[in-house]
Amino acid sequence: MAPLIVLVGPPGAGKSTVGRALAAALQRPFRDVDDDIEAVAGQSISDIFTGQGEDHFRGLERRAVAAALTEHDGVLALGGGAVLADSTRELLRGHQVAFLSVSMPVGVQRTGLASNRPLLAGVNPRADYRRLLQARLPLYQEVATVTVDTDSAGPDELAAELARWLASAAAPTAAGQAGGRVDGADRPPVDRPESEPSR
Ligand SMILES: Nc1ncnc2c1ncn2[C@@H]1O[C@H](COP(=O)(O)OP(=O)(O)O)[C@@H](O)[C@H]1O
Ligand SMILES: O=C(O)C1=C[C@@H](OP(=O)(O)O)[C@@H](O)[C@H](O)C1
Ligand SMILES: [Mg+2]
Repeated sequence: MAPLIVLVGPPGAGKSTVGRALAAALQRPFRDVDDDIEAVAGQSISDIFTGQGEDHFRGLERRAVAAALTEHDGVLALGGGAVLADSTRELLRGHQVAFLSVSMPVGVQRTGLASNRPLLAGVNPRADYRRLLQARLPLYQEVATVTVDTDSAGPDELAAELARWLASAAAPTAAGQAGGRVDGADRPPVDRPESEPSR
């Protein structure tokens, strides 16, 4: 079993929101690795960070991603920092991975009021967010088979564009009909048999 598509990107890019909308549009199940981690730990993400620290959280996250990649066959949203792990980026090879990109101002605005993102709870969220984007951008790009700019479209519109892109990736003759924000040209979409994970 493997997800239909995995969503990666910074906090506030809309992985959880667009992922849920995409799953509904496709009539497939939705799973969010952050929810899995909270269920396994019996604690909120903030409490894990506060009580046991980020390293402990990242260990839970690596295991939760690895499990979800073999257990789920719908739309899978990862947490924004999941791609920091070499092992996770390796596991993502051969999967259909959408990088939901967002600019610093929009990302800060969308995450501004959230209490469940301890990494952005400091006194200077703009500087923290900029640093996070700079450090992670190459990692998102490394795993992505398609990139979607989320700054100026709503979740339903983005979900519809991704659904069209998935359909065109499955039927290459329809390629190019996904929409202006979707850029899948830089990476082969699905068939990378040499890196197909064992399932
Ligand atoms: N495309 C979008 N346009 C406007 N608001 C959005 C968009 N995507 C997400 N949001 C809002 O931004 C916030 C963060 O979204 P979320 O899905 O939790 O992001 P992520 O899971 O990537 O951290 C939520 O309040 C959500 O409603
Ligand atoms: O970027 C990160 O390191 C994190 C992002 C969060 O998920 P979202 O990207 O869904 O907000 C959550 O996993 C945790 O707070 C750490
Ligand atoms: Mg999320």
